Amino acid sequence: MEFESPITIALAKGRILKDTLPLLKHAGIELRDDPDTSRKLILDTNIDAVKVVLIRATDVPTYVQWGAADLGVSGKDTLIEHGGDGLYEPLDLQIAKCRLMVAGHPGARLDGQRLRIATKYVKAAKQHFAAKGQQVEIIKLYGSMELAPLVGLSDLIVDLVESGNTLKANGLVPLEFVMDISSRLVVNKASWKMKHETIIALVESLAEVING
Ligand SMILES: Nc1ncnc2c1ncn2[C@@H]1O[C@H](COP(=O)(O)OP(=O)(O)OP(=O)(O)O)[C@@H](O)[C@H]1O
Ligand SMILES: O=P(O)(O)OC[C@H]1O[C@H](OP(=O)(O)OP(=O)(O)O)[C@H](O)[C@@H]1O
Repeated sequence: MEFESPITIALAKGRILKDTLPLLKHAGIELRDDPDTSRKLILDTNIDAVKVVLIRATDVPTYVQWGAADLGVSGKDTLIEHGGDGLYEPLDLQIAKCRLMVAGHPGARLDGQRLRIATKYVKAAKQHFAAKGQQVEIIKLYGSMELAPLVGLSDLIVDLVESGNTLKANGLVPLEFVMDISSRLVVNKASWKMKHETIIALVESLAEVING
């Protein structure tokens, strides 16, 4: 495909980068640097007009919102917490799939008074319990949520579950489904207008590989 406008794509190291690279390859974009060995944060690709910036997963919507990157790939969980201001979300890339779940000790109560929930996903957790009419106290954490019920910090957690191995290793179980999660292509609203041809061509090419 032709790249009429220069574009910057924001990706997070780890599963998003690993799962996004084959999709970009289909669109004719390949990294020149090896992200596993390079310490560079701005990576060149085989197309001079296309750069990739490597940032924390939770920072991807912020870079794209402010136009520091034209587009990016972000988990739906992260997008909900960010709020989605200044972003379009044109494509479900169907990668990094998992579920947001309420989890805790086997048989833990899911209702009643003074229910304490530890989570990194404050907005999603609030929405979930509000929809059930359940009052909760949310404790914001930035990782290792599984520890919270083990040390009495919370009754329950709201966390991502894929294989269930992390919960199991800590004697916890999934108790209630919150939502399915996958990663989305996000596009800066101004870039969407200013670089429309290039971005639409990229979206179409990615949609082609996802839909087979
Ligand atoms: N076990 C998992 N299986 C599948 N997808 C997952 C899993 N854990 C997280 N994800 C998805 O992948 C995205 C990126 O996860 P990653 O672990 O790279 O970053 P993070 O630790 O959530 O964010 P940050 O590093 O910014 O705190 C998440 O936002 C989520 O959508
Ligand atoms: O059900 P499982 O297959 O065990 O996956 C779930 C785990 O994966 C994620 O953590 P991750 O491995 O990304 O670690 P991090 O978020 O702390 O980087 C998530 O926060 C869970 O802890």
